[in-house]
Amino acid sequence: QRHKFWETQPVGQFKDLRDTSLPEGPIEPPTPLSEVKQEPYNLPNLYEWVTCDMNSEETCLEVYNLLSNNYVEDDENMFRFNYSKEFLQWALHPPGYFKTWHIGVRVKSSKKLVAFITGIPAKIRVQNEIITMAEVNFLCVHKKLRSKRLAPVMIKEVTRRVHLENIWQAAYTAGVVLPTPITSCQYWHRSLNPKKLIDVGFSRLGPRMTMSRTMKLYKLPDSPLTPGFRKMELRDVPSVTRLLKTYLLEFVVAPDFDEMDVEHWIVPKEGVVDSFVVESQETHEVTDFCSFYSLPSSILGHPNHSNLKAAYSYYNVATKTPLIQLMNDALIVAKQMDFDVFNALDVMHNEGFLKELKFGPGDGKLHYYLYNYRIKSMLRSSELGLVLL
Ligand SMILES: CCCCCCCCCCCCCC(=O)CSCCNC(=O)CCNC(=O)[C@H](O)C(C)(C)COP(=O)(O)OP(=O)(O)OC[C@H]1O[C@@H](n2cnc3c(N)ncnc32)[C@H](O)[C@@H]1OP(=O)(O)O
Ligand SMILES: CCOC(=O)c1cnc2ccc(OC)cc2c1SCCC#N
Repeated sequence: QRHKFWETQPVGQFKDLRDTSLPEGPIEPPTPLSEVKQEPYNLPNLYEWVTCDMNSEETCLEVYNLLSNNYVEDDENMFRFNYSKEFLQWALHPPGYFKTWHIGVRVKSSKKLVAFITGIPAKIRVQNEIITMAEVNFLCVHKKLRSKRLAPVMIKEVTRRVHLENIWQAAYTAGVVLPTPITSCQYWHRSLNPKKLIDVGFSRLGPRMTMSRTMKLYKLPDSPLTPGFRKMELRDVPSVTRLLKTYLLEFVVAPDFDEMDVEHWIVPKEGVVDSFVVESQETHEVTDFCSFYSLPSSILGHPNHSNLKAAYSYYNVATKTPLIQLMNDALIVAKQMDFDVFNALDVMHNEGFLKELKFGPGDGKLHYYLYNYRIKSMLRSSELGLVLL
């Protein structure tokens, strides 16, 4: 199909897919900073750019409300992501973040926030190259302003502001197919509260299954089974960083985390991200860890359920405990914390536990993209070591 905007961008183009003569790496060279457009792109007359200070309670609430009412819905409009304010502040304030990359659009007259897009800096390794990229996320245009070609302007503006920081690549995901995915991942779901998932219409009773038989099928122990399994603490950052850095080297595309990154992204933050380590009872070394983040969704138009509590598998490294056993303990603590569902993508080594731990495949796909960086051929999802929020 015609991608009038994306055909103008330095991304893998569908027409180039078979052309193996094209070199791997940046598609366009950097522009001299003096030649980067200094002023923001033009918006339609009624609108103005605003930089959103997510540390301002008031602005963070405006962003929360825009996303809560206008962000991503599944194809059947059963759910809409409902990122919390605390989650948004966590997601947008990693080490080295730029306030100017948190971009809003307001109506000049009413000052109403009607669009948003963000970037955060991240060191991403692609094969053997470590590149500082922008991770672009939370692109949202108010439902009333859709199909007016606002998104390309938002994308060009965040690109311009990233260029001003001398960064020339980006990573992003989407549920839609655009030119051109580096890989396409499958969502998998593990019911923790099957009765609620059936009530809302996400799951259905299996053939010859009763509700009580279904609840028994998904029942989990009351507490983790692995000896030495405990919440991660600040003092675990050095050992978890060592485990994670080594593990992520196995993948073709993965973040290059240092201890500051691990402190920000993995140390537990209540209601946002949870992580657990396995500490050997004899040597007291940390041999494994698992983590998941909390991303609730609004349940749309249901008479007696309004909120879905969903946990999303984040980074997990098993060196002594079997990965299946480690992830089963993650399910057990997620159920203890009253999550309704535990979601995971088929990235990294996740395929090794999904079926055995009673995950079911979702019907949505998540496509991963790189901006201004060509890779020879698409990756298998198990070659991907990057989880974007
Ligand atoms: C070096 C640094 C580089 C930094 C930048 C890197 C790139 C970052 C890229 C962004 C990464 C974001 C990642 C992220 O946030 C995670 S994916 C979540 C995106 N957000 C949502 O789905 C929320 C609900 N939907 C909306 O708000 C609107 O539908 C949006 C705003 C999505 C599109 O607004 P609209 O009113 O429905 O549409 P028009 O304005 O008329 O524009 C139509 C054009 O937009 C293209 N489009 C549609 N959805 C897209 C999507 N999800 N990514 C990229 N492009 C998307 C579409 O293909 C078409 O272009 P084409 O004609 O060429 O096909
Ligand atoms: C019960 C299983 O589905 C979800 O958890 C869920 C929740 N909210 C969403 C909001 C928007 C949405 O748009 C694609 C999907 C969901 C999904 S399924 C894909 C995410 C995962 N795993």
